[in-house]
Amino acid sequence: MDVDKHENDDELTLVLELPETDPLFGKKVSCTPDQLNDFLDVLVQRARIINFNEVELYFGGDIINLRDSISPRNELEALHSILEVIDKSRSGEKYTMKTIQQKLQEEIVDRIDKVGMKFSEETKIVGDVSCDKEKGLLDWGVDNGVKTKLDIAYVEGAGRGAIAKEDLKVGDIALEIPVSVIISEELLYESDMFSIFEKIDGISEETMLLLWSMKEKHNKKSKFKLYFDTLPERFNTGLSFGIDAVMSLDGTLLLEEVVQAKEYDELFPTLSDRNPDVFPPELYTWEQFLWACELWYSNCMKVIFSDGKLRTCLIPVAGFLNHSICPHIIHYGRIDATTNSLKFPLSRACRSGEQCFLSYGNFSSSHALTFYGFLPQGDNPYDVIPLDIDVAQDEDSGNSQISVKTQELLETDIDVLRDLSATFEGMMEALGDENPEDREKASWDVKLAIEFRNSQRRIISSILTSCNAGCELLESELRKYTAKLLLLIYLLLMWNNFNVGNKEFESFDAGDLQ
Ligand SMILES: C[S@@+](CC[C@H](N)C(=O)[O-])C[C@H]1O[C@@H](n2cnc3c(N)ncnc32)[C@H](O)[C@@H]1O
Repeated sequence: MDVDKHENDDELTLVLELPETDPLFGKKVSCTPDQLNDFLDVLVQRARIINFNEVELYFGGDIINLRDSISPRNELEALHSILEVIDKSRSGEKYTMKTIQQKLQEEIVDRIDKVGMKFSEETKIVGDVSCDKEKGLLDWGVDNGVKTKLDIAYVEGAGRGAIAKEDLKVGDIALEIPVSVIISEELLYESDMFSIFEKIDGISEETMLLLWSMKEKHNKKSKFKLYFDTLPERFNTGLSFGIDAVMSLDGTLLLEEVVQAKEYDELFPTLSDRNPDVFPPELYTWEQFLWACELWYSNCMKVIFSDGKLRTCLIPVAGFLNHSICPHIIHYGRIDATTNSLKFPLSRACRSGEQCFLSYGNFSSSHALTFYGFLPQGDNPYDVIPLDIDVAQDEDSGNSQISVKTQELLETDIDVLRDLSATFEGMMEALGDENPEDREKASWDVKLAIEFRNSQRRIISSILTSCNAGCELLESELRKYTAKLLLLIYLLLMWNNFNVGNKEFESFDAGDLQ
């Protein structure tokens, strides 16, 4: 697509690249700045749909006439996909299009900024905690080829975070990590464990890396010593929830997720028993195994390498980036073959001193709590409450559905909403009431569990409000419909009486009225 601006007027020209066979081939389509904005609105509408993920597609409602953004991630992705097309589009010599192309780009960047302003999270930097180890790692990284526009600081409620050292704009590379400092399966081949792993049937790359990291953490000569030194002693994810916290989850669906994730592998004690030199029993304890599980769950990133293989990695320095539902960095999962490095480009601007957030993925709050140990701030668009609904099969389904009457449809919808209400009321009851005193005295894990229960209460209460509003709406429709029907019956009776005089009224089927 090329864009052209006419001299001395406000008219813009969009030049679409068409096949020669197209009837519009070679013709120009003109529009004013307002029209260009409207055109952009239409593009964004379409781009939102293209960038839907499964959950958004499922719950997106009337996607064809989607007027508003459905989630910050989707909106950012939509705007970026258009920006990418404009950036890639041919800068025609034939048309003086640069200004207009620039106008479009500016408008999109402006819209991206607005998404950021609407959803961004405020970060409070905790000034009195030393970041010496983290700075040491950063210096080590820079010595080994890391390029960073981010600093590390402690931030309120999230441990360490990455802070922009300067104003960063869309497209800037906030961080670049050479492959040589990425922890991935390559390291396994150099390790004395590999010959043992090779003999284990079906052992996954992730399990090998997990077992490797349990020992490497204590290796004083490790190339990654500074990295391991910056890792927390405890990760505090749902996997290390104590019994009280697990009990506090009773009545939530998270309970199942945590309990399932706690069913650990039985592999490492056997390995230690058989090869104590390679897997020293004092390092291969349940506690250390849990630590390594939490490390990999909460810090790993999936990266596509230049050979096309997707590998699970730990990435020093990048591991300080926290998650947000309105992230600055969305696309970072592929090694740039020309530089042999992993780049973290900005999808939205980040001002100097602001925390730079990453997207870990489109997780529900229960997933974030179980595997990362935190609840995303704000309304999480990926919170899904799965329901098992037994749908009674209509024996007479098929053709008869076509003749289902409006009244019956309304009644069925009301029944469905009432059933849903009853299900969610049951869930609400199971969650019980919050006791603020419990929260004050609680340990970190019980506090998180209470916070999760509260978030579930908020979601379920909003669903119940919607169900009730829907029921009221349908009931009012039903009343209106019944009233209309009665009026029609009355008019027909009158009409019949009028026509047949004193002759008795012959019964008629009210269904004929539909
Ligand atoms: C990859 S690390 C990020 C760096 C981490 N803050 C640290 O100090 O090591 C992932 C962990 O950071 C924390 N985290 C990430 N995003 C967060 C957020 N939005 N709110 C609170 N904690 C967050 C969680 O503890 C999560 O397990």
